[in-house]
Amino acid sequence: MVNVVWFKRDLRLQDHAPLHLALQKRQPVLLLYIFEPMLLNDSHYSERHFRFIKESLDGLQKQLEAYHTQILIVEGKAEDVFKTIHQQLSIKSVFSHQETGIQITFNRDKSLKLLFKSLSIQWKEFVNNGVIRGLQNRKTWINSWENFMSQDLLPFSASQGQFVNQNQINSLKGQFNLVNLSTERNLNFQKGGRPTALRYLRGFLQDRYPNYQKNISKPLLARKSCSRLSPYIAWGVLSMREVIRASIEIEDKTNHKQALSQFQSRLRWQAHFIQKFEMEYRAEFQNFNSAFNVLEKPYNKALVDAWKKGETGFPLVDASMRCLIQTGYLNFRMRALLVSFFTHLLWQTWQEASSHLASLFLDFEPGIHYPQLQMQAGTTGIHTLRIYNPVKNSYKHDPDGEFILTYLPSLRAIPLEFVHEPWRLTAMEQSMYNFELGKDYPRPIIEMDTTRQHASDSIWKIIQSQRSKMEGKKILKRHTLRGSH
Ligand SMILES: Cc1cc2nc3c(=O)[nH]c(=O)nc-3n(C[C@H](O)[C@H](O)[C@H](O)COP(=O)(O)OP(=O)(O)OC[C@H]3O[C@@H](n4cnc5c(N)ncnc54)[C@H](O)[C@@H]3O)c2cc1C
Repeated sequence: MVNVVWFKRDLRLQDHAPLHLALQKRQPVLLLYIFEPMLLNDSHYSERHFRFIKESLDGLQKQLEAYHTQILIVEGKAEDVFKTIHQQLSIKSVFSHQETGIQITFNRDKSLKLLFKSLSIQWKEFVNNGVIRGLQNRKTWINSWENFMSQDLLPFSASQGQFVNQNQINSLKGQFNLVNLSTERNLNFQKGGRPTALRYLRGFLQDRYPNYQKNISKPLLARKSCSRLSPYIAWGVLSMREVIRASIEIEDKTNHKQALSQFQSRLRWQAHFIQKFEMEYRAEFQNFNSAFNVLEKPYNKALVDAWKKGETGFPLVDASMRCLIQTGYLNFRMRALLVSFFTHLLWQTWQEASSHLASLFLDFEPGIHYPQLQMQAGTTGIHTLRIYNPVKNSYKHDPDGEFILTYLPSLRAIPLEFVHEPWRLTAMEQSMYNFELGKDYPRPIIEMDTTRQHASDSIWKIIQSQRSKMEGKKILKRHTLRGSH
């Protein structure tokens, strides 16, 4: 009989409760990762995610060489994979982290639960980054989160004999579609794997964090001044506890307390948002606040396509989208701007934006993505409504146009004074700069002032409605933390 440790969004050996506990049992341990076709083909995911996962798994395989074992990495439906392993080796228990995922992973977990029950396999699921399953409200949540984060990191220590032996792994391999981990390195994207994750963590806490707060909203400078830890946290290459611990270690020595404390508050937001989604998983499809269901937003393919390609005619919006397409990363403010532009100024639904953005964010984390998407779209009814002005944000956060010109090189032909609003160029100026609006760069696809006013009027009407207030109260009751309101 064997125990299986099933890796999902927890691609590390250190501070890994399922692995740590499995190694304390008598049964040999089989390490498993499954590339599930339902996720390979899901619109939230794209090649960039699978490349990152493969890079991370490849690093784990190298770490495991010293223990003469390896992770069995297969492609297949999870139920079929477990059935086959059970037939071959007889599984006693499966150890894994709880997953706050999308509907299809939730459904997969329900089917697996039934399967494991029918095969008398125990499924031991562990709390992931302090997110608690089955909570009805958040009154005691912050205490449990703090308690979880203050516990010691779980070391990885094993001996060769604790793992299923290589012959058994080899014979299992014959039963599956194996996955080749070789990938073509794309230097535009952050690389998966523990050594790179630790480099980002050390680099941030040794050099980069002092300008965190100052540059967090600036699209170009944030790329250096923010931690850039998000993909490593989202895919579990680092545990949140490790990151928090590392940040606490420099608290006494730092001369930049404010910047460090701002960063630490973002670390707390991670589980805060995921917990919200864990309790409201319907938020993948439905408005948090049902009062907003009456909003009518007719689908407009031309507008949606222009936004997806970064061809709206608003330079900061287009540069943000193209940057995301090219690099998989965007700072918080520009993510919020993209969503606000789409849902308010283009007057399209957040549902229409969700999987496009998810497939582009290398750090896609359903539990942050959906609550943030809805917060920026204004469909929670409990947060301040922010309809970002793409032009004002452009002057404020990219005054020298460096970010815009990096991702929209065609605008390099015109003087800086027009880069934020190229539609202000007269026909004569266009010909003087050998630049044609509509050909070298799109004309604005909407009239901003009109659509802004329309969005603001329509949303405020709902915010002030009795139904929105009642729904808002219910949401607050379930999600307000002790000590906040
Ligand atoms: C529409 C939208 C979608 C988003 N989708 C994701 C997503 O899928 N995955 C994701 O990790 N972040 C998401 N964010 C939050 C945020 O933009 C990113 O976490 C951040 O920009 C990542 O960069 P960083 O690692 O340098 O962050 P830092 O500012 O250095 O923060 C460190 C860590 O704290 C957490 N964090 C930071 N900001 C937030 C936040 N606002 N909410 C929750 N946790 C936060 C992340 O784990 C991040 O890695 C989204 C924001 C918006 C507006």
